Amino acid sequence: MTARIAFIGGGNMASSLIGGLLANGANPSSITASDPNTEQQQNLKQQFSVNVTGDNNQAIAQSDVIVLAVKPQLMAVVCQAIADAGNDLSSKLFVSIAAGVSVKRLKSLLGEQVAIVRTMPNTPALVGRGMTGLYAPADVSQEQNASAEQLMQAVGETCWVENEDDINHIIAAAGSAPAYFFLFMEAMQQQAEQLGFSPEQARSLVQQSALGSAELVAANPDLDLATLRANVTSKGGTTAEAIRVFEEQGLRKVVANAMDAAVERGREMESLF
Ligand SMILES: NC(=O)C1=CN([C@@H]2O[C@H](COP(=O)(O)OP(=O)(O)OC[C@H]3O[C@@H](n4cnc5c(N)ncnc54)[C@H](OP(=O)(O)O)[C@@H]3O)[C@@H](O)[C@H]2O)C=CC1
Ligand SMILES: O=C(O)[C@@H]1CCC=N1
Repeated sequence: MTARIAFIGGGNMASSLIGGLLANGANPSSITASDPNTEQQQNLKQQFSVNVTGDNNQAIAQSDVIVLAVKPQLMAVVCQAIADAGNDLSSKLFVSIAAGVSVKRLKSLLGEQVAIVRTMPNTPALVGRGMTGLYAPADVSQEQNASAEQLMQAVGETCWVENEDDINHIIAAAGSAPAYFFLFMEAMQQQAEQLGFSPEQARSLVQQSALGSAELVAANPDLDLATLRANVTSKGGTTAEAIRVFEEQGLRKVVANAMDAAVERGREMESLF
């Protein structure tokens, strides 16, 4: 039997996962999204034809796998209300996608016996190109681990980590990463417009270059990234000049500092939420 999945919180990341699951052949009737915002419920219903509700406990009662997809700062109040409802959670698998909320914290809210896999997906899940890190404490069964992995593999690739703190490293390298690429593309689009292209032309130039580059990387697993870069960089040519500016102005250090800041914020959130 296919698992029935509830999303507690139907925002950006839940929508990306739902869209990816449906594109991968999931039946919309097996998915319930719970969100207090009726407009958001209507959007989800219209876009995906999944079941929608504003009642988290109803969504949980009719599902086997519960994806906790609210903002980290709301997780405590949402989980406490789930626990207080007194429903039997022993047969459910909880999959948290929240940054900055530890398994220990979730168990203290939901109950020590509740099975929880902590994950960190990213929004390209919507187009089946997600990257998800997963961490499971020792009390989660192999079967439950496999269910969580199957859920995330339906929308992209997965990477298990053995230590929970490594989820913060996954955030830096994958969960937050789409935003880094979008920022870089945004900056390129802006400059392409300065060079005289229309916004549409500028977007198309940048978009196709990014897409083509990512596909080249994926198609050449044996070539390291430095070699792919060298293949573009003719000696004494234009790329060499652009790369010189990136290197001289400290791009690598900026990237390292930004990723470290994401890790630190993930850890800090764990002490706050
Ligand atoms: N966005 C991303 O790229 C990623 C996000 N995540 C994690 O996913 C989680 C959600 O993030 P994101 O989707 O961006 O956030 P969103 O704000 O887009 O989604 C959260 C949704 O939860 C709804 N909500 C608020 N209160 C409740 C409640 N009591 N019960 C059920 N739903 C509620 C919100 O409604 P309303 O807006 O009306 O408050 C909103 O629609 C976070 O924990 C984040 O760390 C993980 C990986 C990547
Ligand atoms: O910005 C955040 O906190 C979440 C987690 C990773 C991506 N978005």
